[in-house]
Amino acid sequence: MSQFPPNTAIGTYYTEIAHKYSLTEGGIFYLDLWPFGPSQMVLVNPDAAELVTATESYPLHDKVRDYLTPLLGDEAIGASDGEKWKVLHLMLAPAFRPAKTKSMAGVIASLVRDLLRPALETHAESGEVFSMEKCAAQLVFGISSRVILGDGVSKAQNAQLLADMNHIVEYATTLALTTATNPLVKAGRWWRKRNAIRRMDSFLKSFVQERMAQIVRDKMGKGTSSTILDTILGNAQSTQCDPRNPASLTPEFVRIVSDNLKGLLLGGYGTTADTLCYVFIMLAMHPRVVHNLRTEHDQVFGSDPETIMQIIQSTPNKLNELHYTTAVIKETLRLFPVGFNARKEKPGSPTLTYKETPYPTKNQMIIPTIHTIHYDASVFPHPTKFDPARFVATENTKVPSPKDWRPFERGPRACPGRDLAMDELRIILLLTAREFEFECAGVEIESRPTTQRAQHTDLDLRMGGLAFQEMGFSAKARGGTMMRVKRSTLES
Ligand code: HEM
Repeated sequence: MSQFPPNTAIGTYYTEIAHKYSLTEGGIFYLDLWPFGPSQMVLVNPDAAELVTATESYPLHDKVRDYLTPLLGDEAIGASDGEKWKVLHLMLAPAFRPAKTKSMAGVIASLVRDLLRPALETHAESGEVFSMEKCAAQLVFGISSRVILGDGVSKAQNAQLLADMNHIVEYATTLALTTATNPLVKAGRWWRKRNAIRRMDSFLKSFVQERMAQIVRDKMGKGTSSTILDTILGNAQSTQCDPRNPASLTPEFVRIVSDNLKGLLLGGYGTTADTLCYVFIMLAMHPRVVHNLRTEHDQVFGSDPETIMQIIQSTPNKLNELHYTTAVIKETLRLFPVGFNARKEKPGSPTLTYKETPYPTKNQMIIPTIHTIHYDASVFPHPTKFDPARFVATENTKVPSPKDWRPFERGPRACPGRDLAMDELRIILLLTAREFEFECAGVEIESRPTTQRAQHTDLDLRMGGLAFQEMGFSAKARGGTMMRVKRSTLES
């Protein structure tokens, strides 16, 4: 533990254990944590991870459900399983179809222009150190709210939603921490979270009902709007309304939708904002990568910000031509995957057969370890090298297999918001990388001898504590991601 800064994210520990005891080759190992936690079956090979996620989808572990349900509600997809999960998946999946996601690109670009660029300009002018975590959170929450709920949320309501979301995240983080928290502090956070959830539930329920009334009043058809809520409600019109009063939704359905809106706001916020922080950190440390990014942006979209905005609005599919930009995001998510999931044994099947060997699954927390797979040299050669080119296909390079890169996990339960998150990040880079240059502040490079350092990485020699993600609702960059930004010297 002493190799790591406080509250290092759990995935890092599995990776360190796997490296220290040479466990990656075996593909699966067990950790007995009694009496502190459930016994764990750790899957450190992509083929082993596929068995419980893609080949079959094993049930969520009870601990995950018990952790998420009080935060998201009983009806949220992330905390559901079995038949209930299937119904929720059918309800949400149409809202995340690629065409729907791409139709939001113009709106996302406008929000980046209106929320992020002015903030970066102000910080560039002052030259002061600022928290990129806060900056990214404001932006990503603004995008999530707009994409999920639409433009009917006022500025004040958005500010309240963001404050409430932060109370929920703060409490969720306390539960996940590896160091003890003062019980009084914990109680205070619990109280704030409780009030935040009540406020959000009440707001979202009214919002859903009012929006449905408006859709019925304006006779909006299924495909008219691309917000996630409108897609859900458009599809629900025929099944969930009283035909004599088309604007009436059953209270049960309103609760299902509002729990899932909360889940989406929470699921899409920290994960994407934390990834954005790491993308900017990696750009700050790799000027050559910034140069390549700018070259690609110039080639595909040109260099004039107004023209770029127009192209995003008129031809959002052009974002798919940003191969290097996509590779930068993928490589960042490889080194710093923010998500985590845990499954349990499949009913009636007490073993998992991997490479013809049956492994017992009874009473195990089954963990496909994204972080450990991403740091395995046999899967990703020179794993601690930040090398976006490994994701760009050329005549001589083979890109990693989809089962090896798994920040959004795989199979039916893979993150439904993955395309949206990737588009958000592409657009943000397209609208900032040319004009701004980032610098990390306060990084203390690791100087202890090798024997006292972590074995699975040498990134700490370049990034200090930033090499080790911090435990939060998702695994995030440590210390608020303190940075400086300046205007690029390039002509735009
Ligand atoms: C970089 C950004 C993101 C990352 C790395 C990420 C990662 C993940 C991971 C690892 C899972 C768990 C999959 C599993 O249990 O097998 C997940 C689930 C989920 N994510 Fe994301 N996510 C991101 C952004 C988003 C966004 C933008 C949204 C929605 C707006 C979203 C909504 C969800 C939902 C609803 C689930 C639960 C799916 C289910 O249980 O079927 N995520 N995500």
